[in-house]
Amino acid sequence: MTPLSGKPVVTAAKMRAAEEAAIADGTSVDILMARAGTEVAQTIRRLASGSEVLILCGPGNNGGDGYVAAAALRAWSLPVRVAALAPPATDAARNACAGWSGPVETLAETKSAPILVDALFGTGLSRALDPAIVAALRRLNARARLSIAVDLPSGVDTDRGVALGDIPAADVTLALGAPKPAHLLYPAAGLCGAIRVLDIGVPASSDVMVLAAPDLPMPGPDSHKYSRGMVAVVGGDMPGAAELSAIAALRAGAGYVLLLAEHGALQPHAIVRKAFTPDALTDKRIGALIIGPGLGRGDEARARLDQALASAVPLVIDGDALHLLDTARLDVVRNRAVPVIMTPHAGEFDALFGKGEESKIDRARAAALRSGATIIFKGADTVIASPQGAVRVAQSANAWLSTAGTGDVLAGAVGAFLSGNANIAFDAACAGVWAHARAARRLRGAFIADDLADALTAVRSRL
Ligand SMILES: NC(=O)C1=CN([C@@H]2O[C@H](COP(=O)(O)OP(=O)(O)OC[C@H]3O[C@@H](n4cnc5c(N)ncnc54)[C@H](OP(=O)(O)O)[C@@H]3O)[C@@H](O)[C@H]2O)[C@@H](O)CC1
Ligand SMILES: [K+]
Repeated sequence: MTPLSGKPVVTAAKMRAAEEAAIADGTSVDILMARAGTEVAQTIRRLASGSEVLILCGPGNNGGDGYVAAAALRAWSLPVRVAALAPPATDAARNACAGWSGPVETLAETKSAPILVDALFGTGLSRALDPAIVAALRRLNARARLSIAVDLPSGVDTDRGVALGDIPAADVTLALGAPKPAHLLYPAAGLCGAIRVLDIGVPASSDVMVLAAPDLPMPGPDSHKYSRGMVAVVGGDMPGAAELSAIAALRAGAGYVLLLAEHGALQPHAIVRKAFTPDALTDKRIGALIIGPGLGRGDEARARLDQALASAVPLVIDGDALHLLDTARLDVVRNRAVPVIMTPHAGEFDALFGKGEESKIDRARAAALRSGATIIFKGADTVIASPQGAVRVAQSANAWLSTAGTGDVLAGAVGAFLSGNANIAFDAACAGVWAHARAARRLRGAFIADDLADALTAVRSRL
């Protein structure tokens, strides 16, 4: 039972393919189900501490896992009951059901228990749940002290991360073999509770992974301010936002931060301030240019964006600059010789790339391909996609991040990592998102964006 960080994120089809490969290698589906059900039972045993367990079994192999777990708990002399929605419909589930020697109640009539285990549907869910099933789940879930979902809470769409029905949230979800998109993408992720991955001996791989701690070089005795990375931030109508990015870039480890703005505060003194001129962008020492936070959306802002796009500097495009990116400018982004990282939230993403029914992972990947830029599609489930098809999904960090200025801080952190090594824009984007989330986790209560920027210093020391 392991946490998600660094794990491959596997779609239903990929998981099925991995299962089939394991079967082709000689491990039968019954053996896989025996492993999955036994792992599930061991976890239930730990969590239930002797309380009565009710396992709800569906017709497919998710239900099969439920029967195996029930038989194991019974063999350990623990109190367990089984209620089924329908008879098992696969050979493996039938065999598993045959291994359960107790009575099988009906879902509609079963009584609640302190520990509820949902093994109704997993990756095979193909349509919305019947309202009667939802009602039964809600009734039993409300009366349970702890509800545990096997693989996925029944009713969530594995790949898109949406709920097909008004299903209740689990307290714990035991992801079998690998996390699936629904374990990370909202709203489904919000219905999973705490997620643990159970190893069932089915190796799964994917170019989509859960974001893990980055491995970044620390400054050494021969480091100097430019070797650590020089970040320039283009200011505009709202000086505070660009300042936040500049402070965040410094605190994330940039050696030199230049704020190209006409107005603003005098603190901190570590930020070098100059008025914006197109010439300033020709400084070859600049490793990353951040444009967008507080830029404004008028003619001057548009001109600054065009100058930034025309420059030879790696770019982080955020906030207002994303609003100014029309189709022609997106083409300029795609044709740039040096990298671009874009940081849209959902509204900015829809405006730039259009709305879509596909998963956030697929949409981010398509946007990266379209723009040739690394895309940081922000949210509680931030998705980072490279134009080459690599994707990382960040786990939700802290709901208090939903406050003004936290996006400016992210842009600053990403800029700092990009300035250190622009050859690896995707890694810089991942490092920035990771550090930003880590800083947010360190903070308590209604923190403000300034606190978040300051917290990056401590995060950086531990990278
Ligand atoms: N991957 C691995 O290595 C391993 C995976 N394992 C486990 O297998 C699980 C996947 O099993 P699975 O493919 O049998 O699908 P599952 O989720 O049980 O449901 C399919 C059944 O539900 C039905 N059905 C669907 N939607 C419905 C609805 N809304 N309302 C009503 N019915 C609905 C559907 O019927 P149909 O759509 O054909 O009408 C079919 O009968 C996976 O999550 C994991 O737990 C382990 O056992 C072993 C190793
Ligand atoms: K389930």
